[in-house]
Amino acid sequence: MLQVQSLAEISTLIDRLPVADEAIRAAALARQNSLTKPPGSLGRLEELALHWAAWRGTVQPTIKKAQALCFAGNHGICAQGVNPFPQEVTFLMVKNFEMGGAAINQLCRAAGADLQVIALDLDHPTQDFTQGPAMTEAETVAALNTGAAAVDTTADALIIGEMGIGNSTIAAALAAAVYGGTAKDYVGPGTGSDAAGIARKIAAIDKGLALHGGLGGMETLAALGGREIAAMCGAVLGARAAGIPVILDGFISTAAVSTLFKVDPRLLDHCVVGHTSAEPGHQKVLSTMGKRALLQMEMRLGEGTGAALALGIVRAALECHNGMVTYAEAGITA
Ligand SMILES: O=C(O)c1ccc[n+]([C@@H]2O[C@H](COP(=O)([O-])O)[C@@H](O)[C@H]2O)c1
Ligand SMILES: Cc1cc2nc[nH]c2cc1C
Repeated sequence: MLQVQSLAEISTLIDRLPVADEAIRAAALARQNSLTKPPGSLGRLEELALHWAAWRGTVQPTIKKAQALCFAGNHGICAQGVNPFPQEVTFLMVKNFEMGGAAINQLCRAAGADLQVIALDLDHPTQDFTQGPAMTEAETVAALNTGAAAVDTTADALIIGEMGIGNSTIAAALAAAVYGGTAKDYVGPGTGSDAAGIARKIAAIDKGLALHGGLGGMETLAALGGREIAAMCGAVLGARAAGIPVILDGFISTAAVSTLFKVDPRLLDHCVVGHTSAEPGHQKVLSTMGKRALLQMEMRLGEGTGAALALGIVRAALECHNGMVTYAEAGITA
């Protein structure tokens, strides 16, 4: 199980983590090209089959077990009036997840994923990043390790998502800090902020960037925060250590792992993006990262919902990859 002692250690991880098996990818491509279809005609389904093959280290991978992790955290930045819903909603939604009543519960059942919900110290929100760093290094490392430890190393796919009132402000701040630009480039309505709310978000983010600009990826993560944000980074690293491909969800999860991208873009090579969120900053972040989401369903919920929906596409890709017959088997001369 991957665990780290310090934030500095993250920048040395890339040399110790597994990489995709390119020989297996080539063999999986050869299989795709032998199946009863014009080569390439299954488009991105073929790409997905190759991605799972290369990361699972087997030419014909299957998803026997898919894990979904939904991390929850509370944020000091809510003191700046950036959130239309009150912070207790984070706690109440965690109870809802546990009772099976939320969207993510239904979408995980539909997609065949086992959901675990991990609440991180909800009674102690992080510090308001306009006043100082959101988290200490020790708090950040603890949240990263909680995320990494939550990964089921026997799973064949991992979905990550989150719940945290106020975290659309955190995500926009992280995106601006990592990719450059101003708050306006990444801010959006989140759960439904009106124009005045969005103006408060922009003011808070600009203040945070002035206070915590120019930091490395992991220092940015600590300064702008979010325990659930750090836990998602830890889960992505934990999955990588176990050779498990990850499906990221929407704006919040992509912005979270952008701090890893800043440390080294290769840390996200095993990740695909489930959907493009309706939150406007998401497309901008994805273009900058050079990643293209699988779905565009105008969703902006979080929780892992877009990733759970995309798991169905990955399963479909592997059904074709494994279940189709070859030209030779069908007696067709191409
Ligand atoms: O991930 C997304 O694409 C996304 C876009 C908008 C909102 N959310 C969710 O909404 C919450 C944050 O919104 P807010 O307005 O409280 O900052 C948090 O619980 C997220 O899961 C998530
Ligand atoms: C009800 C509700 C559900 C959510 N799920 C993820 N973020 C959310 C925010 C709210 C407000």
